[in-house]
Amino acid sequence: MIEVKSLRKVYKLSKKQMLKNNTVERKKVAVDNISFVTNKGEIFGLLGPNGAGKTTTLRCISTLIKPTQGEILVDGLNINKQAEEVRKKISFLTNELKLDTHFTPKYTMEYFGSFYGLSKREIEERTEYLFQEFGIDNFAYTKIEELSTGMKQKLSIAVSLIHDPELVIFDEPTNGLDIITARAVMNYLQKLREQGKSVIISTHIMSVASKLCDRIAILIDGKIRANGTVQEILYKTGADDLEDAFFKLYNNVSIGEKI
Ligand SMILES: Nc1ncnc2c1ncn2[C@@H]1O[C@H](COP(=O)(O)OP(=O)(O)OP(=O)(O)O)[C@@H](O)[C@H]1O
Repeated sequence: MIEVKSLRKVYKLSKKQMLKNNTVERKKVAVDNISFVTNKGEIFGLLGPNGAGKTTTLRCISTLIKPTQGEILVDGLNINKQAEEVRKKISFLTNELKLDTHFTPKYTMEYFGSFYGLSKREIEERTEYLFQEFGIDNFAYTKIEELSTGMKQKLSIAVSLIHDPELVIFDEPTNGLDIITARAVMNYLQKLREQGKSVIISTHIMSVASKLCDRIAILIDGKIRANGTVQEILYKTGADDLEDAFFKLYNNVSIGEKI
């Protein structure tokens, strides 16, 4: 279970960033006082446009960056005070993990497995399971540089899952994936849910959110504008579908209203 309580993240902007963002403000509020809870056995989605604060939220939960304010608990563990223990429970997945292309998939799994303190036998079992799951078994001893892009992406995901984490956090799970790889990844996330794991994803794609997620928080401009099942969000916004709901919320934000 993850509890995010009144999370706020403010970045200090460098002069270069101020120029790039075309602003005279020295600070950027990326996430503004958001709260939500995710449960075991469910896929929770953060849905929002570019710059909404999705990655920042996921990186705070994953202990990669520190919140400016607020509290995050992972199975009751505080991400600031018990970061090491939290890290053992979670995996922050990205299909853009940079792998050493001179190594083979098999060696890469051994390397990362030992990094997590797994025994040889545990590494062997997890590797066999994940390679089968993602169709990597026939390429176990092929140098990574010779693998297709889709295969490399699937290997990145398998590597991130070597320690069988309780909680899987996936930033934009289908980004940059071909349709077959994207389906394999979505199917695997559903399997994790069936195994009772907590899964949090971020996405800007409505169909991914509505097909995959049990509950969704719509994040716009650093704030949660709606939170619930798709049905609950449709009811609350009076929309016909998720895209319609999103634009109603988005337009309300633009004209300074809140639902
Ligand atoms: N390290 C940083 N320094 C300064 N500003 C940042 C930093 N990281 C993100 N931001 C800004 O914070 C806001 C939220 O960014 P974030 O990456 O969390 O959004 P996002 O919803 O994940 O969008 P995207 O899909 O574009 O990554 C954006 O305005 C972004 O420019």
